[in-house]
Amino acid sequence: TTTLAFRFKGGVIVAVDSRATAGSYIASGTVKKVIEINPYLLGTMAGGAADCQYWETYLGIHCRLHELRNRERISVSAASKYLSNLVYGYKGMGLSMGTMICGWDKTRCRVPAVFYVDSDGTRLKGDLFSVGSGSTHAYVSTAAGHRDAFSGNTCNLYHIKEDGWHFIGNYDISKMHYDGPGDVPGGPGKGY
Ligand SMILES: C#CCCCC(=O)N[C@@H](Cc1ccccc1)C(=O)N[C@@H](CC(C)C)B(O)O
Repeated sequence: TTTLAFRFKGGVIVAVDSRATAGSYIASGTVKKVIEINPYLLGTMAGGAADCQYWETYLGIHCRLHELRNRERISVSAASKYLSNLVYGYKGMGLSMGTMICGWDKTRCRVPAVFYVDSDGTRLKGDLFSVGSGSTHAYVSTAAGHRDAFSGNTCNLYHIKEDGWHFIGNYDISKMHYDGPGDVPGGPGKGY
C-alpha cells in the first residue's frame, strides 16, 4: 500500500493506491483505501485490510453518535483521538493499521487537519504523511505504485475543501508518466 495526504491552504489532498496482497499474491486491485467517514472526514487505510475496514467503519459510527449527542460535528482531532485510544486498547494483540484521519474542522479552528494514527498507539498531527509499504517512494517520487510490489493498480484522489470532500478521480497507475526519482512536474524529465 501507498497512501499520501497533505495539508495546504486549499484544504487537504488525499491519494491512495488500490492493491491488496496476501504474500506475493495480488488479492485485489480495486480496494477502496479511503473510507468516507462523513461528508467532511476521510480515513485512509494501510496494514491489515480487515483491521482497517472494521475499525474505521466503527469510528464512523462513533462520529455519528457524537453528532447526535452534541448537536455538532466531531473535530478531526477528536475523531483521530477516539480511534487512537480504541486501538491502543488492543495493543500487542496483533492489529495492523496505519491510517490518516483527514478533514476540515468547521467548529474548532476552521482549518484543514491531518492526523496519523496507527495500531502501535501513535497519533501525530502533521502537514504531510505517507503510510504503507510504498510510502518511502511516495516521499521521493510522484508514482510510488511503480516501485512497490505491494502497491499499484489504480490511484484514488480526493480533495477536502471547507465544504467537505470531493472525489477527484480514479487513475490507472500503469498509465501514469514516471521518469524515475528525478521526475518532478516540469522537471528535467521527458516533459508532460
Ligand atoms: C487475502 C486477502 C485480503 C487482504 C489481506 C490483507 O489484509 N492484505 C494486506 C497486507 C497484509 C497486512 C497484514 C497481514 C497480512 C497481509 C494489504 O494488502 N494491505 C494493504 C492495505 C489494505 C487496506 C488493503 B496495504 O497496506 O498493502
